[in-house]
Amino acid sequence: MEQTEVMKPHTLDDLIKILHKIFESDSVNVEEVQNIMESYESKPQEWMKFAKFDQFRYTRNLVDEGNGKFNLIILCWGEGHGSSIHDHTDSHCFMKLLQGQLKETLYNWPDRKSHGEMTQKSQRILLENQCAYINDSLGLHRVENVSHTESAVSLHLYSPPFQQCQTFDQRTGHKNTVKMTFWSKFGARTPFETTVSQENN
Ligand SMILES: N[C@@H](CS(=O)O)C(=O)O
Ligand SMILES: [Fe+2]
Repeated sequence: MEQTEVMKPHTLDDLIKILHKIFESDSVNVEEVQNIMESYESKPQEWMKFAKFDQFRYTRNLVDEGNGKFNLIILCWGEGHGSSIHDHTDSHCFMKLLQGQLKETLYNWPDRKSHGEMTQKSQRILLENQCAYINDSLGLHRVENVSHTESAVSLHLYSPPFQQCQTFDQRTGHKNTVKMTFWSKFGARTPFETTVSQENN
C-alpha cells in the first residue's frame, strides 16, 4: 500500500502516537518509518527525562514498548563512548539523532573461513535529526561518539523488540552473544541487578 503523506510529528509524544498507529499493521514500511522519525524536530525538553548518562559507557533508556511491536529507546553517548561491532537480531533498527553527532561504521558479516580482520563497508557521520536504518541483511555496525567535547543522544526503534544480540571482534571476526539491559525504564533508573551482568553490546 502506498503512503499518502508524511505526518509530521510535533512532539515526541506525537511521534510515539503515530508510531503506534503505523505498527498496528503487520508489515513495516521502512521508508515511511524513517521519514516520520526524521521529520520530528528534536526538542530536548521533550526527551530530557529519559536521557540519563553514565560516565563510562553509553546507556540504553527505554521510552516505550510499542504495544509489543517495537521498543523505543533513548541512547546517551558521552564523549568518546562507542558500541562494539554488533548485529540486530533480525530486527529492523532505526536510529535518529536527537542531539550531537554519531559516527556509524558498517562491516560485512565475517565469513566462516576467514579468521582475520573484519572488512569495512562504509562509514558516515549522522547529524542532528537524521534517521539511519540498518538490519542484518545490510551488515553489522559500530556506532561512536567521536567528539571530545559534545555528548550525543539518539532515539532507536527496534522491531520486533529484542533482548540480546551478537558482538564481533574486529581483529578476528569471532562473535559473542550479549544480553542487552536498560539503564532506565520510562524515566526511572533500573534497579541494580546482582545476578546478571549490566552489559551493553
Ligand atoms: N544497537 C545498539 C545501539 S547502536 O550502536 O546502534 C543498542 O541497541 O545498544
Ligand atoms: Fe546498533
